[in-house]
Amino acid sequence: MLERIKDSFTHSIQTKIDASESLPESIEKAAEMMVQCLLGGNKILACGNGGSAGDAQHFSAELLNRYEIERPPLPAIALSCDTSTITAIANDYSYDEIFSKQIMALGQPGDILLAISTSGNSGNVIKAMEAALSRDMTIVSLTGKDGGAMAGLLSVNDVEIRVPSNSTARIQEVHLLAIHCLCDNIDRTLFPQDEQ
Ligand SMILES: O=C(CO)[C@@H](O)[C@H](O)[C@H](O)[C@H](O)COP(=O)(O)O
Ligand SMILES: [Zn+2]
Repeated sequence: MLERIKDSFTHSIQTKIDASESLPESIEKAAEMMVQCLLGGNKILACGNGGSAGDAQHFSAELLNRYEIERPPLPAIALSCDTSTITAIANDYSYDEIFSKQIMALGQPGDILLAISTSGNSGNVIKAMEAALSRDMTIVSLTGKDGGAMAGLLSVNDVEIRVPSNSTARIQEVHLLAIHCLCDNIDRTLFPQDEQ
């Protein structure tokens, strides 16, 4: 078991090294999009399943509360939080619509959808992207593997952050780092500090 634990650390570190080569430009572009969105008075909606639902909530908590510096709250909503709404939609319609129906109600033109899926193939995240596009929102996707069906829904207005790995766990570990990089870039751009 000790060897398995050490292997997990080694694979996680190597995935982060690989991602440090391929992801910084897309993370920077996504952060710039988010800054423009927030400056325009818009908001960021985030969604995902399982561990990625946790990531969506982690992101919205950093914006709504704070990341590393003192600054005013910023508008973000994780769509995985309202169990009454989610169970009603899943029960009356389908699980695939739990995010898209919320987006049709809450999404405004100029808002951003942060769509998180390691496979890029979760039906409810795909429907969320379709709903966001129909509301004239833009999309930042956090994916992995081959990008899945989500990759095919993105246009030049959107940003794909695809982790170069086939392991769900390793991809999620890089997603959290990418989320922290997004928060850092947003904060440092909107609220420049004396010592950076
Ligand atoms: O956290 C984990 C695995 O590490 C799981 O909860 C995982 O997020 C779930 O199986 C998700 O349903 C996977 O969905 P996705 O990443 O393919 O969209
Ligand atoms: Zn997990």
